[in-house]
Amino acid sequence: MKEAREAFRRFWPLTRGDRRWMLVVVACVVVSALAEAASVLLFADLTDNALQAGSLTAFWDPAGAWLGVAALGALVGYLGNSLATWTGERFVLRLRAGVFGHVQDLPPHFFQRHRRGDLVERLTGDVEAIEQLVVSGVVGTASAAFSAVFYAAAALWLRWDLALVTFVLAPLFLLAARRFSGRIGQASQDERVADGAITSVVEESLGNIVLTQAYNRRRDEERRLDAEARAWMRASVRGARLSERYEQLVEVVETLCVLSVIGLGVWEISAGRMTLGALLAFAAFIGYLYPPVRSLGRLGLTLTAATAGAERITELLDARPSVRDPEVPVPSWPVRGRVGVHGVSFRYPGADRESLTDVTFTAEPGQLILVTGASGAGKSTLSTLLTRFYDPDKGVIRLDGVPLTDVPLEFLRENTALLPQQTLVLNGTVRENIECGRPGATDAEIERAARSAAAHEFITALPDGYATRIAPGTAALSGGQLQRVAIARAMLRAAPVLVLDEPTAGLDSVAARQIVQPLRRLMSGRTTIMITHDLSLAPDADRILVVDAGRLLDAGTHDELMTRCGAYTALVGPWSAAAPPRASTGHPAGAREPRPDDTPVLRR
Ligand SMILES: Nc1ncnc2c1ncn2[C@@H]1O[C@H](COP(=O)(O)OP(=O)(O)OP(=O)(O)O)[C@@H](O)[C@H]1O
Repeated sequence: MKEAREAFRRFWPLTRGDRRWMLVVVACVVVSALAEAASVLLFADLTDNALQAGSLTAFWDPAGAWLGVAALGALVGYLGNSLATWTGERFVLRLRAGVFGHVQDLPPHFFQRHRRGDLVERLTGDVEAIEQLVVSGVVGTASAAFSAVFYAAAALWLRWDLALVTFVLAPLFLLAARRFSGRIGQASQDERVADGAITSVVEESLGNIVLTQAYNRRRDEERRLDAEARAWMRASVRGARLSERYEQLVEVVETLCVLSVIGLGVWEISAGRMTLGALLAFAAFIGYLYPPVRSLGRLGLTLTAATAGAERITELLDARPSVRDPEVPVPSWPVRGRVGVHGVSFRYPGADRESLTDVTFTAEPGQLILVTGASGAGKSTLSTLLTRFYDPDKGVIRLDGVPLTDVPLEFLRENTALLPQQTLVLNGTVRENIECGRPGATDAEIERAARSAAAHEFITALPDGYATRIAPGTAALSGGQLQRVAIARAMLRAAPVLVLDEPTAGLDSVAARQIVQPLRRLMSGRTTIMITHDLSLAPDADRILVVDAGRLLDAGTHDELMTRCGAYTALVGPWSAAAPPRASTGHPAGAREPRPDDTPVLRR
């Protein structure tokens, strides 16, 4: 139970603000118990004075009082139960929001190491399990403890000798609970893990449906789901069997207690030491005593199950974001877009070697810097450092001379637009997808950005125009169209620094060519760091960085590199013959127009 205590200590502070409501719930339980006790005594009165004596006059007063007490009990019970649910759900709401907020700050490698379905399970089932530990657990235990003591006291007050005899059997409940709690807890944890695994398999399979169908993987996917579903079934059946065994055992113990009361009662009545009404009242108090004693017995089971959930949430909360907002942030300034990378080395958490080693370069405002190199050289890693998904282990990156670690994250990301390889789509309308570049933008601004990104035409041709709904994995728009929506989004953001990671990757040459002009307009006047294998743009770049195995092998203009860098000429390959002499300033004069047989051609 040490784990339960720790979990409780960790999550209890979240009940701040709701504790008085929890007290009100317990108060409602107290009033309900008093009402129940009054009903029992009125019932005894009715039995002895009205029923046994056959007197109608002795009926009305206790009957009226009983009705009044029952109405009060019902009202208080309703209030207490509604309030308990409301308080519990508020806790779940707050905890889920807190955990979700934390998870959103976690670094990319965290999401690569955890399956999405498992995270979904933690944010749903496990969050609710903690509520069972903290809110329902506390309220339930306080209420059950009070009820147990209260009804025990009532039974003692009626007949202390009979009560003591029945209490002797009480430890049997606790013994039964102790015997089962560990195994039920383990089954419930296995069930949760299997639940997460099922969600993961379903999500991965449906997300990869093209691979599944194209490569006839249907049976493999079904086998995967079957394996996880069977694990879930085993855990669920084991849990249900154990709970059922526990419940049935408790039923038998209860029957034993009831029979002892009746046996003793018959003895007492036959000896004239007890009325029938008193016996029934006594039996009722003992009957009311069982549910709270049972729920106290089950407390161990609830705690074990809830602790399993709490451990999985704690693991999420203990994962640390890789970057933090500076403690003393620099005030915002009008960013010009000078990017300086100085002696930067970086190793991914848990990786055994550096992905970037001692990289240094500078991009002046408005320049186009191309980053090229073989696959796995570290190019995309550079983009994650420039947009501060990670901080370098050594060296520093500066924006207008200010280290990124001193710049508030929100301000940095407002001023550094990322266009990643994979087009990111929000579940919403086309308009909302563009607007997220600058929330609150007007329709006119959105349309201007879409026109500039050569997206307006095809958007207005959609059935609902800008109100057409799209979602991740949408089929409503082609890859090239989605990329133009992403460009419109970046246009609207109007950030002075652009980081483009293979903007034409995955597009065919026609689609790639359709985004050439929009990209040129987007890059114009902005510092652009473009990661690309497509070296058709090389002659126009202000500088090209050649990265190899995490190191900056060489940096220079296309012409300089062609004369001195063997690795670069190898990368240029077929382009070397076709590439024209470099345009003098890195701008389009003399630049070759794309030809139909070209691979993607990007030029400013
Ligand atoms: N999350 C990660 N954890 C550990 N290592 C990683 C991670 N991401 C990338 N790496 C490693 O870092 C190195 C550089 O990867 P990176 O993605 O930056 O290469 P790249 O040059 O962009 O490749 P490509 O052109 O194929 O996209 C590779 O060896 C890769 O295996």
